[in-house]
Amino acid sequence: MDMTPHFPIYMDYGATTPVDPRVVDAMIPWLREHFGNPASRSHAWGWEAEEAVEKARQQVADLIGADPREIVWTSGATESNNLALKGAAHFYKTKGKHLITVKTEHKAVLDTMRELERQGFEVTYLDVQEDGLLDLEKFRAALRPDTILASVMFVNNEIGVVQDIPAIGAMCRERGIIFHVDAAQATGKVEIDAKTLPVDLMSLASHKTYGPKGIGALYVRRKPRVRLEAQMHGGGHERGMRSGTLPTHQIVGMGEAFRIAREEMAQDNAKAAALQKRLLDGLKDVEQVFINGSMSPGRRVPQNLNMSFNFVEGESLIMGIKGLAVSSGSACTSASLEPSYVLRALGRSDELAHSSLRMTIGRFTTEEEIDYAVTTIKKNVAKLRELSPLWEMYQDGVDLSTIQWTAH
Ligand SMILES: Cc1ncc(COP(=O)(O)O)c(C=O)c1O
Ligand code: FES
Repeated sequence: MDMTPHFPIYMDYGATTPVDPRVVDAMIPWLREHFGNPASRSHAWGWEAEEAVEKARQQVADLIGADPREIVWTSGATESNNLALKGAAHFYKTKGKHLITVKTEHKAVLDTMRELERQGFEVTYLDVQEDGLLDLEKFRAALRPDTILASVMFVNNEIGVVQDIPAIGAMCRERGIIFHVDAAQATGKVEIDAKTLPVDLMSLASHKTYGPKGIGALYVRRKPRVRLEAQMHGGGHERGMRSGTLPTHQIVGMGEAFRIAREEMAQDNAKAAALQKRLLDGLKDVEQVFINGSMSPGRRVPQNLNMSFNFVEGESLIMGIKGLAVSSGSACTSASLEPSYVLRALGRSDELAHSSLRMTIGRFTTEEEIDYAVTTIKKNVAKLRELSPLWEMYQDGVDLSTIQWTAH
């Protein structure tokens, strides 16, 4: 691979990862010569494509300890979340109308839940603790006799915290409540074994784990069997659960990416942990910085560091550090002007939520890149603070929380 630093340095693995070159190589033949439709039963073009799809299904199943028959191909985690939540809610609606989720979920879950509310379901959105983790007792207290489905993400995309999925799943299992987990940010980072994990439905994405975009999967448990109402109707592909011609090259790519993830997870995580420490060590002595989300062992993936630099506007910081491709916790980059709802759910003030930076690293990040990031972030934080009247007041010892700002 070409190892010369590319600018801006990529530290946004949480948004998407680079496609591993081995994955690209595995995909190309399925775009070039082997273009058959895996559903074609009458000739070798179809048979070879079907064989490739089934090999990839096995590879995806292997990473999460599932049976290949429990894997349904989708276009990505957004579709998987939609299929899981709408599919299960609709199928089991005569058992009850109550659903549970968490305020820090990805929009693909939250927005789907809003839609289900419009359709007559009742949804509880649970708060998280200051460290981003669910309070298990609060979760237990929210379960009702008419609860049919709960959805909790494995790894949070903004702050990288790892929820206690085994404990949450056990509570659901005891009461016969279907448990869905959005694992888009978890594959290749945390051990997942569907055989022992009390999870019924699990959303998977390829492009957060060094595979191509536009392909994902939904794990659907067979024992005890979970039923879904299809959301996409047509030729009856994927045992009727998701119609549509399968994109062989994308599927082969996801399969290869998940094969590599399984083999290299320990190595990837060890490397990321060392780099995360290097990044944190470089930044933690900056005055008035706050880490967002738990840093407890096992409760955060090593690929994520999310920090707030008080008295610095996140968007201005991002504009300043042009050599670095990172993401902010503010939402100017998206359609709304609200600061991150995830950071707000941790109880962060608007100011701190606005001053946050999400740095996400991975397989191809180098020490040199981390060192560059530390230097450029420090320099720009200092520069922006020099221009900030609030920073000056803070340095003069003014207690900013007591100031009455005039409304306008
Ligand atoms: C936790 C989580 N869920 C779902 C998604 C949606 O994935 P996709 O955009 O591939 O459908 C993402 C991607 O940002 C994510 O991080
Ligand atoms: S200024 Fe853009 S979201 Fe805060």
